Amino acid sequence: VYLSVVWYSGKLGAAYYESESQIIYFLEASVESSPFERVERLINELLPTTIITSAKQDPDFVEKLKIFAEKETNSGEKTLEVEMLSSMEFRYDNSKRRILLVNLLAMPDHYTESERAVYMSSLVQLDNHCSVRAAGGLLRFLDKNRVGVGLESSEVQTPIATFMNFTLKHAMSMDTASYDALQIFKQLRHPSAYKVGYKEGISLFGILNRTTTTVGRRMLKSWFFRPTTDLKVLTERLDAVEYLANPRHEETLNSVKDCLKKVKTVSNMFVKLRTSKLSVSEWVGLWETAQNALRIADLCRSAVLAPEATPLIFSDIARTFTQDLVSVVTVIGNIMDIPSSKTEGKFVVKSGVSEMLDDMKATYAKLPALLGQLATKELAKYSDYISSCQVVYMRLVGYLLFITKTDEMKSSGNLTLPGTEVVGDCQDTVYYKTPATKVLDENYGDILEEISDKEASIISDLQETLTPYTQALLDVMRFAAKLDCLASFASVAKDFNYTKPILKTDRRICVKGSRHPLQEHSVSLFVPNDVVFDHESGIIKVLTGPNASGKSVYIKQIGLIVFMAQIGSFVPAESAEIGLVDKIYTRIKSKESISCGMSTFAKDLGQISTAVNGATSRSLILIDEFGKGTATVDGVSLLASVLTHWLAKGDTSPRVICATHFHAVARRNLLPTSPALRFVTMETIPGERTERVSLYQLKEGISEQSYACEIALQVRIPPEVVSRGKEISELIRKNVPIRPYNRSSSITYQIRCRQVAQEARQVDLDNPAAESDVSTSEEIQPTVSSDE
Ligand SMILES: Nc1ncnc2c1ncn2[C@@H]1O[C@H](COP(=O)(O)OP(=O)(O)OP(=O)(O)O)[C@@H](O)[C@H]1O
Repeated sequence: VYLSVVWYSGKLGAAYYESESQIIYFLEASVESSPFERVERLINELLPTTIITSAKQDPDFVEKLKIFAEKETNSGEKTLEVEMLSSMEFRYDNSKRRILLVNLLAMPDHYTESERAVYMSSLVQLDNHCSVRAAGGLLRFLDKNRVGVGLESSEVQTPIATFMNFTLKHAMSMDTASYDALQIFKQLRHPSAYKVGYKEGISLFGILNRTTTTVGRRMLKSWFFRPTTDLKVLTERLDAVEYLANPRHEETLNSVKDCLKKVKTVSNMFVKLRTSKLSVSEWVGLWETAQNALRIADLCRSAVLAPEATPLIFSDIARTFTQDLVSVVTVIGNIMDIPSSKTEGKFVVKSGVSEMLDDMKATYAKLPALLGQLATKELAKYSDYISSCQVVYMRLVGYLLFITKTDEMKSSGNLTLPGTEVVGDCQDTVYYKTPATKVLDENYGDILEEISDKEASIISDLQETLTPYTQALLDVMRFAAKLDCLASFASVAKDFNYTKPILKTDRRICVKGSRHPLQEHSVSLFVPNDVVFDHESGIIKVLTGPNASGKSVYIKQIGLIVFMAQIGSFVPAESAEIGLVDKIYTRIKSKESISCGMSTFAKDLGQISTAVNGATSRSLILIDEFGKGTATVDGVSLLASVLTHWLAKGDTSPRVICATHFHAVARRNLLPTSPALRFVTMETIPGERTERVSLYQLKEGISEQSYACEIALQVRIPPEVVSRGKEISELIRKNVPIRPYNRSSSITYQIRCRQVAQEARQVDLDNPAAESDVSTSEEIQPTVSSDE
């Protein structure tokens, strides 16, 4: 993605080029007193590799862009560059002219200048001055750098499929750290030594991605990068998923998936159609894509005819996949012999397409026999000089008599045959032009060359015939990608028993029986929990609970469910009502970056600061453990004051859930009493053998203990260390002075205790005679078991 941004007279203009789809997107111009937040959103959302701007921009603006470019991703890389172009390139007149001169792949070739202008103005709002200027600079950059152009001639321009408008209005924003914390994506280096690149690890994308086409996968990724608050878009997606996931439509879903498997990415072929030849696999791919698109269209049409309501995409496909695709299938199918092309690995023209070509091919087919007969005659003619020969055909040279040198020829060096001409002498072999081969040259000429010339001209005509169908095929790509994503969501929803969320514009979130979409696959029995944010159940929640009781999992599952709903997927729950969220902020521990030069605590604070400054009444804030990286009192105080800040907002406070081990926040009345504030905890019960059992069940209340000592024992911290910890903890709670620990006497005492225990265990009470043996035992086992 190449993003061009300009800021003139308080208006931000932006345009970006996506090299995969080859589309230039225009941002709706917006009045921005300070454009930085919006530019940051653009960068977060589009993840551009390059930002292009004018060299004469406001120095503050340029400075800010450079700061953004300096930011590292979580993996510690800098992936963004800032490119400055002369301000001339961003002048409105120049930019407009440049836009009007673009050769769009979908635009018919024969258009006159005025027709082009009309066509272009239907795609681009030319009065959107700022974005037109941004696009002008972008086009200059693309052409200068020949983005997306291979080794073709220097006149080939950057391929541009079309122009489209783009808006950030409905975008739900979430920063990279939150994507990371919620495990939306997880790129792992490919485990196979023979494969380069990355594969998706355990992540939400990994779970929800069942797409079968490359375009589908790309679109799904873009949905993941651009969760939305647009109810219309989401309802359309959810309705389609509901339809496809319905067991009654299983056959439709399976047929759609089967057809999609044969849909190839044909958008890259459009440039080739104009400039060079397609490979056989590309031809076959094009034909199969059009054919399967037609099958999908048939499926959609029959579904639309049924009395039941069908998803919008079905009627869109039924309307868009028209006669043009039939023409593509017929035109290719009439000319290309697809089965032979597949087996021969080259474009084979069907017989009957050109009489001349068929004749040439028939002649060529007869040639081996003819050459054999001629060789016999030539051998008879030159039998005094040679003992064997062949007549061969060489491209560009023609027909030749080919012999292996006789011993005499080798010793004398005389290669002459009467009436012939030596055209090649190569170690043991000699090639001659004889009168008979000359006759062959005249009669049959360079037949193979002629055949391939004729085929090339047929293929080139075919390519030209197909060019007008570019738009139809681009539409296939767009709708197939969307259908693929929806079918993918439907399959996952069916398999994992997801439910359709009801989306609303108020602040209420009420999810019954919610589950964590990733964690539920890694435990044998996942305990579902409700998530409720409303006036009765509270808008700001403080979650306490022992260690490992499921707090982090619960917090993340809230974020994930909202995220899933806002990309149009079903959610793992019994029922879900979700008031749309404009931003998700998280303060959940994620990957540390050593190169960022900030302390962990400063980073924690940074995340909280973004939430405090940016959250609106429609935002969702997920905090897991804030303030642990500093002195407890300061941590508790900061946490309490941040929560109080949001509580003070009343009806405009964001929805917040905060897990903490600072029980003091709850117990010491550090927070104001408010109906919006609720304390929740994870239920644990005392177990029979171990000291407690986590039920992972959310309930109202405050946790009394952290059970840190039990976990310490489970992870094999020596029992004496843990028991001393317990002792100090108790003394601090009771505000009693702590006595120093007499280490040496304590250790001697413990060794003695162990010795006694050991001896006692060996006493055989049924056999008093053995008693004396025990007392002589010198060996003392140093291990300690819990029942000691
Ligand atoms: N709802 C659940 N059902 C079943 N198992 C769960 C559930 N929630 C959590 N678990 C299990 O408990 C483990 C610990 O959960 P989690 O990390 O959320 O605890 P925590 O309370 O945040 O702990 P800590 O306070 O130490 O960070 C998980 O890895 C998972 O195996």
